[in-house]
Amino acid sequence: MKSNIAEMMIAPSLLASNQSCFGQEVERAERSGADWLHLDIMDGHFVPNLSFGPQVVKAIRPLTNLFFDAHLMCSQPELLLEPFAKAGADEIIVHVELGEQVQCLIHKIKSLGKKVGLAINPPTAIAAVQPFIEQIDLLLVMTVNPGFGGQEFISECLPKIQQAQAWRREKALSYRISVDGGINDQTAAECAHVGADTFVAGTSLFGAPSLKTVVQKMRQIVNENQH
Ligand SMILES: O=C(CO)[C@@H](O)[C@H](O)COP(=O)(O)O
Repeated sequence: MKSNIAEMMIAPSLLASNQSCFGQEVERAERSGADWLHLDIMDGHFVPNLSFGPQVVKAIRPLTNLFFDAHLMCSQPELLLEPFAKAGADEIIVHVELGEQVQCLIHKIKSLGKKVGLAINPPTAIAAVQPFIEQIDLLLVMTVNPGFGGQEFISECLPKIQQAQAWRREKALSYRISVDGGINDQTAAECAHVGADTFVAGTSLFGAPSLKTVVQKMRQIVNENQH
C-alpha cells in the first residue's frame, strides 16, 4: 500500500444486478474480487424509487463474506437501523440532509455495533458534514442525485472529495471517502486523483459481460491515480 493512502475498496451496487437472482449475483460479486457489496435502500419518499428491505439483506447474508455497506435513502432511517443491523449490514449510511436527526442516528448506529457512514447529495454543501467528520467511518459523496442507477457522473462534486481529503489529512482522521453514482474507470480515476478510496459502481460493473474483468481494471486504474 502507498503510504498515507487508504486501502482501496470496490463495492458493486446490488441495485444494478439481475434482481431475479440476487443470490447468484451476490456470489458473482464475491468471485469477481470485489471488496464490498453496496446495498441501496430506497423508501419512495426520501428518493422517488423503491428498492429492497432488510429481508433481502438477511437472505443474502449467509451467501457471502463481503462487507455489507447499507445506504439508507430513507426519510425515517431511525425505524430501519435495527432491522438492517440484525439482517447483517456491517456499515449503515444515513444522509446529512436529515438535519437535526443526524447526531442521534450516528449514536444509534454505533450503539448497534455497526460502522457509521454519512452521505451527502450533490446540491448540499460539504460544510454540512464537517461537524460529524470525527465520528464517522465513511463519507459517501453522491456523484448523482440519488434514486436511480445509470445516471451520469456530476463532476461538480469533485471539489467536495478534495475538501474531505484535506480535512482527513489536516486532522489525521481515517474515515473512508466513498463515491457513488456514474462511477466507471474514467470517473473512478478522477475521484481517486482527488482523494476517494472507496468506489461504488452499479451499471459499469454488473452491466459488464465479465464482472471480474471490470473489477480488476477499475482496481488498476484507481491504483495508478491515487497519490
Ligand atoms: O445510490 C445510488 C443511486 O441512488 C447508486 O448506488 C447507484 O445505484 C449507482 O449506480 P450507477 O450510477 O453506478 O449505475
